[in-house]
Amino acid sequence: MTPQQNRQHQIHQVIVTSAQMSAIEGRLFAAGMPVAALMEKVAQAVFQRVVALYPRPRVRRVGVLVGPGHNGGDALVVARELHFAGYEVRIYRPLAKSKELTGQHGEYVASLGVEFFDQIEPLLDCDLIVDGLFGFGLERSISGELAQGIDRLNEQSQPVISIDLPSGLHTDTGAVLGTAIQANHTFCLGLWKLGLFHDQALAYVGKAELIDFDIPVKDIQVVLGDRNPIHRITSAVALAHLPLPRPQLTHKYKEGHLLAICGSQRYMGAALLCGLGAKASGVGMLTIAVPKSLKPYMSQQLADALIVGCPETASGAIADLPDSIDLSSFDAIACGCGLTLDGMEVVQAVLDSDRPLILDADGLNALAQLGTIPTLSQRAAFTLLTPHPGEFKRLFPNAQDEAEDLVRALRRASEQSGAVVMLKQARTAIGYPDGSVWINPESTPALARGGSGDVLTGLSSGLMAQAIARKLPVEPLVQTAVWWHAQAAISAAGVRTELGVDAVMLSEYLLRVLPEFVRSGNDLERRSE
Ligand SMILES: NC(=O)C1=CN([C@@H]2O[C@H](COP(=O)(O)OP(=O)(O)OC[C@H]3O[C@@H](n4cnc5c(N)ncnc54)[C@H](O)[C@@H]3O)[C@@H](O)[C@H]2O)[C@@H](O)CC1
Ligand SMILES: Nc1ncnc2c1ncn2[C@@H]1O[C@H](COP(=O)(O)OP(=O)(O)O)[C@@H](O)[C@H]1O
Ligand SMILES: [K+]
Repeated sequence: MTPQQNRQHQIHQVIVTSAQMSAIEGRLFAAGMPVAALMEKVAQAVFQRVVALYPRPRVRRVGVLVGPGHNGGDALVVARELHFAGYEVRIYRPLAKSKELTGQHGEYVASLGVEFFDQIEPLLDCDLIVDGLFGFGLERSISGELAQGIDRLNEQSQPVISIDLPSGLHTDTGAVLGTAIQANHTFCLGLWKLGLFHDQALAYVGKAELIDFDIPVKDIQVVLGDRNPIHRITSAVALAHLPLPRPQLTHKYKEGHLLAICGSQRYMGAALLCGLGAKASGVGMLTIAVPKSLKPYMSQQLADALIVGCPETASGAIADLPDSIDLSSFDAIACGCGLTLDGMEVVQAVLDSDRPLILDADGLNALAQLGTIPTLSQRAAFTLLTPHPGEFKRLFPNAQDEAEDLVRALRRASEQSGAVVMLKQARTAIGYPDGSVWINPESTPALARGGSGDVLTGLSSGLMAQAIARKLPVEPLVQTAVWWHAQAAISAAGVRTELGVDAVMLSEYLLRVLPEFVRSGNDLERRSE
């Protein structure tokens, strides 16, 4: 890999807060980089992307929203360049005061004959809007006429490009402060800002891209250090572990033995979907424990898995595990998909075992009833919890105080429980007990469909069992599983549309996309030679 490629890999993984970004920029300025020169460099890069996406003459008239800070300064430089490139530019500058550099750019742009307005109306018939009202310096709620202007613009249909982040979003939490611009594109400057990856920001961000402006990696490292770094799961991160290497000299038990405890008469499909996800992982041996009345169904559907029928409650849930199951003989145990709370005793049994454990669905509900933190404090082995936000709140009731900042809540939950916590949402985030958080930046609403989580549990558990059998670190495979699951869904939705991807099909696409990963993984390796 060339040093440039290596840098790209590194910066695309980094996610920063507003305070961290200021500190990093502060280091560049302290080292002698003039503020005005940096603004010029950044804004030129933004201008190039604007022109590439919206060339003349398809787009003639561009409205530029200019705020009081350096986000507004960036916007004014873009406005100037668009003017010289032949676009008709109109500027909305709602606030009279501005920072000195922004004011200077404003004067010059006005001297070129570009029109400035303090009302939004003259911009409403523009073909394109560039939003430079606020960046990471937004510190309080937007209100009054400015808020009305933004709301008015959001009713319009022309495309909007936001510089750095959609104005009105909190840089760290993605919360809407009063109101916010609904962008079609967000050109995030220098480093990815944390707020863009919160689910609550998704409706505002549009398609996000990073505009690199050559921040030296050493400055990023000095500011971020090892304290609680937040990362994006990039393809390079996920493909570092995919596919798992399989030596010539091996056998099925060396490639991981997973026990999945799942299903009930009420939720038969959940057991199957977990099994299909596990199967796609390539795990060497798959044993699935289900209520005994489900055994014929499961055996027919999954010929390659060993199906164990368990004693059953009157309600059709697993009452307990049969003596034939020796928990200590498995590399990993997945428990919970479709179990119902009547299967609670089994959850207690697997929590008591010394095996690496993945808990989902009713496994999590059972854990919440037992008391998450005290129960997990008894466990020494690796534990992965895979809640959706509803289950997360049940597991960690105190997290509700931080409903707007789920990343912070996730980090705390993981640190306090000692478990790896995969918070499944539109942009799934994984918290690790060391305080680090990994966020999957790319997914599809095709996954918002019953059963897709069961497939993910199976996939994650299967990967985990293989890693444990092979004595590889398991933690990074949680990232790989989330990424692989989302990429399979994206690929399936590309062929079948977002409405056409059911969970069985999703499990098939897990395998269909794998050869592509092998090829790109090989490419990455070749480049590094
Ligand atoms: N220094 C530079 O040349 C660079 C500038 N960049 C740009 O600079 C931005 C950060 O600049 P700033 O720190 O100036 O911050 P912003 O431009 O985001 O906004 C801060 C300004 O808005 C005011 N303000 C905050 N909340 C307000 C509210 N609710 N209503 C009215 N006024 C409000 C503040 O008093 C301050 O004047 C980045 O987002 C980015 O666009 C960097 O990305 C690249 C380097
Ligand atoms: N809007 C969305 N965009 C992307 N992924 C989503 C979205 N909604 C749900 N998902 C994903 O779908 C899966 C749903 O899992 P879960 O809630 O456990 O459902 P189930 O129990 O029906 O399988 C998770 O992986 C989640 O991240
Ligand atoms: K902005």
